[in-house]
Amino acid sequence: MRFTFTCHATDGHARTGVLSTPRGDIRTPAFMPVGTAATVKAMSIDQVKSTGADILLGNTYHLMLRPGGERLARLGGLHHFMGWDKPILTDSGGFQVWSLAGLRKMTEAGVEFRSHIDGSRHMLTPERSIELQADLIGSDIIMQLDECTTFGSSHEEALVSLELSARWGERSKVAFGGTRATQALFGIVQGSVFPDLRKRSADALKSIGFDGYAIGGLAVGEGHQLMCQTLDVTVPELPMDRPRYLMGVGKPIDLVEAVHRGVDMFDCVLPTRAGRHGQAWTWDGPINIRNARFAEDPDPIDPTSTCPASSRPSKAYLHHLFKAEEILGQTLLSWHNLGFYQDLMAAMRAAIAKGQFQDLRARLRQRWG
Ligand SMILES: CNc1nc2c(CC[C@H]3O[C@@H](OC)[C@H](OC)[C@@H]3O)c3nc(N)[nH]c(=O)c3cc2[nH]1
Repeated sequence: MRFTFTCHATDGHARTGVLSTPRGDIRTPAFMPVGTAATVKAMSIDQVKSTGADILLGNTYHLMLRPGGERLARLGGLHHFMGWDKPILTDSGGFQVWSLAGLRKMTEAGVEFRSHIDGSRHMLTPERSIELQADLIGSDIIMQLDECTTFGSSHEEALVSLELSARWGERSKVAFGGTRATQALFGIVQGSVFPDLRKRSADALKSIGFDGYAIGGLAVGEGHQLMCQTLDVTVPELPMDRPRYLMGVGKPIDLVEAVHRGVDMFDCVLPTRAGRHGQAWTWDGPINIRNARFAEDPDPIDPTSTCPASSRPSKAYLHHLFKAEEILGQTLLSWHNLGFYQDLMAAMRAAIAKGQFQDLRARLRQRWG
């Protein structure tokens, strides 16, 4: 059975539904924990599962360098390797080449770079990225290779960049082989913050035809307002019957505002990265557990939560773990934050289903400011 995306309810532009895949259903709006190098940092796969995540992210750039695509295939692919039997979405690697690799050379063919790990030379083309994701890593949802247009690019630079990504999108689809029974290919819309270029990019990708459409080139320094304004002009250009994935987003308020505008899928390193640094998200906003005011706070972060990391350890204990630089502190706060993000998505799905999303949105905007 192929991928089917079904909307169960809408509330304004917000919608809730299910993306059914051969490896399991993804309830949307969905938050996808980031498992860049075959692990959601500091967490066991059972802890990740316990938060309610339906799908994880992997990253082609990291995995092609270590353990290597061919080695991963010899070991049975990413699902078997990391013990996750639900869906996995992999990013195509272009973004990380620009944010991590050294000595990059960009050509029409693809991007040549040196590994940030050992300086070895690599070439990433649309065709190689598809081979890595679909055949070697074995991911369920595959992203085209694209160029993430840097924020602050001129209109002309953004146009050149989106046209390259569109040509790479065409080549990605050809390499993917049109459509596949058990895997899906998503295109990535660029165009920076220019409404006309966002439409142009969306039109180009729709004419190629993808199983889903990611909105790239955001959460790259443009700020919340400009991200929302860009979503206002981009989401309406995307097909209603296909999932929309906003890459790299975001803070809880970003998720609420993007769901309000019709986005279905999200990924962000924030809940795990901020968790490792002592920041815990709560319904009343973020707290930093290292703050002295928690040194003798006997209460857990959220006694009503189903997540053990939220309902059991006292804030004093978590404070102690961070002060003592104990690894367990990083695990517990990452676990708590992912649980919070999943609870936020579940609350939004339920509110949309009941036609009460605007009430929830108003309450959260008032609390989170
Ligand atoms: C943070 N803001 C942001 N991230 C972004 C990512 C990476 C997300 C990926 O990067 C890794 O985390 C840093 C994760 O890899 C598993 C994630 O999937 C993007 N990826 C592509 N292909 N194209 C984009 O236009 C793009 C834009 C982004 N904006």
